[in-house]
Amino acid sequence: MTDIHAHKILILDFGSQYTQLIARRVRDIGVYSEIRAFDITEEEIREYAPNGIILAGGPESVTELDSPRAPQCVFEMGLPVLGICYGMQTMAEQLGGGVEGSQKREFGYAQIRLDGESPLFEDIADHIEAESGKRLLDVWMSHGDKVARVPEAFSVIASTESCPIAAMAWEEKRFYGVQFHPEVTHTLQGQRILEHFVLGICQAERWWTPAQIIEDQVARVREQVGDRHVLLGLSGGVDSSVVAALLHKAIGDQLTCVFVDNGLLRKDEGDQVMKTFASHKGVRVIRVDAEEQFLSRLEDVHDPEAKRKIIGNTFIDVFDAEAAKIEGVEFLAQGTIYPDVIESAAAKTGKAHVIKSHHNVGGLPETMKLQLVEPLRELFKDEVRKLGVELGLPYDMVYRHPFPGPGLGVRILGEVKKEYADILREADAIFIEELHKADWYHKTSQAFAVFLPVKSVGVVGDGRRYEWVIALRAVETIDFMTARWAHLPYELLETVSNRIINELEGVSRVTYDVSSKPPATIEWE
Ligand SMILES: Nc1ncnc2c1ncn2[C@@H]1O[C@H](COP(=O)(O)OP(=O)(O)OP(=O)(O)O)[C@@H](O)[C@H]1O
Ligand SMILES: O=c1[nH]c(=O)c2[nH+]cn([C@@H]3O[C@H](COP(=O)(O)O)[C@@H](O)[C@H]3O)c2[nH]1
Ligand SMILES: NC(=O)CC[C@H](N)C(=O)O
Ligand SMILES: [Mg+2]
Repeated sequence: MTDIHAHKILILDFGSQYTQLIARRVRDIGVYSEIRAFDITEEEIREYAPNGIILAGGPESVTELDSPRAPQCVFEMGLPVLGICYGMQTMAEQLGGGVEGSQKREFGYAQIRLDGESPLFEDIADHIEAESGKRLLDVWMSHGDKVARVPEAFSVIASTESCPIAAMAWEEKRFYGVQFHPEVTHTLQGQRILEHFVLGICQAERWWTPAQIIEDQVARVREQVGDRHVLLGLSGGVDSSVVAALLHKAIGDQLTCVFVDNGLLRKDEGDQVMKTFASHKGVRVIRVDAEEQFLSRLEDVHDPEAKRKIIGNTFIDVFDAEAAKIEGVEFLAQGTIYPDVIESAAAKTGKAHVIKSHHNVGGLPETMKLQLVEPLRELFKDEVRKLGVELGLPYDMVYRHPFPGPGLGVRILGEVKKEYADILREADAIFIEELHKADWYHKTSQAFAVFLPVKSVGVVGDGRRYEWVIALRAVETIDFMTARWAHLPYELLETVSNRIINELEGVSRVTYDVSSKPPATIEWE
């Protein structure tokens, strides 16, 4: 019997925005999967040794001359192959079928009728068609081209009125193609279809669970690090916190964390980080109080990008100075996660899609000549969170909203002053507290207060008040690339507004931000 930890699926990327989603779905099934560019070599595939291959979707058209193809060896290795959308189209084309372009795009909901008894659709049905007794599935489509002729030996296993070849199969070879997208939740039975492919057809076994990932990573880190020492910048964010907990489990007190308090953190954040790690987990954390240093360098600086640069550089200076005080450190740990890896690879090869700019603390490894330890490199954010919970980190820490590296520095418009940061911290804490109370915190993806250095008149207790303005921002989003402002209940906004104005002397007015992204960004700066 082969080691089930070797069981994995290879996903070839043709530039679709859903490729990551396929990898996540496969991992949710409990089987490890990786995304590689479509022009991977045969040698690389053999080295990766997958149980099966998924050809993902893509924006291009196989009817065009230079459009991407799967390496022909994919169809000659005896491995099961599932082509999704573009993947199906290129499979059809490469194996001798035909693909047709069309002016009309089919986008959205469709109902496919299943033909025959393919294991891909075993025991799956959303409805039964009255006249024919055939099984129907609700699926989601997004294509212009379609397979017009299946390659010899293939049969059509699903169809719709507008797309007569909605799925095809060559059962003996275990080759499958689906025109719809099983990876999106709008395809109701999508996860089961992927399960049939991964578990049934590829015969991969489930093993990729949080506990297993931790066990494997602990072993890997121990092997890499031996009895040497590791340094970690701990921000209190999800990624570095999970790295801290994982490394602590792996190498105990060979780990030293440095937490930099830059004076731009949320209320009580520093104390919380120290409490969680120092007492609760027994992790060694050095807290550096650098508020003075950060705020003095930010004096008189108004431009958002200039502020970001100063904060980033100051961070590196402080971190560097602290690191120099710790003897015998040979490794620097980082909370790099899989989307960072995919996106920077995509940025390098120029092959794909949306690229999110990264806000990582650059430059540290080079200047300090440390080797990197990156135990989360293969994980998606939702997997990192599950790991955090499994490692015993508090749920509230693991599922909290993201917080930008420059912190309150980009939530105080224009010049940053301690006075402003102190007011903003209190206002933000009130907002977050009320969101929790009203059970709205986890229904929003990110929520925070913004300090507007504008004075406005108000009347409090018969007296005139001429003070600052606080804006509240709450958004719903999946990927933070686009976002919708959260439709918070008026009563909740009212409570928050009343509390902020009554409890904080420096504020005379509260507004709610009703801009979506795009065109507005999530942060105000
Ligand atoms: N205040 C801080 N003190 C110490 N290290 C920090 C601090 N802020 C950031 N870092 C380090 O820099 C890395 C990148 O920070 P950034 O906030 O941009 O990343 P992130 O992906 O949000 O990670 P995290 O969820 O850990 O915050 C963090 O993972 C952490 O190692
Ligand atoms: O670490 C960070 N450093 C930054 O400079 C930065 N700017 C924005 N963000 C976060 O990125 C997401 C998208 O934000 P925007 O719509 O404002 O670009 C949101 O989650 C923002 O909080 C940052 N994170
Ligand atoms: N989503 C896709 O993979 C689309 C494939 C191809 N570009 C089409 O329009 O048909
Ligand atoms: Mg962070």
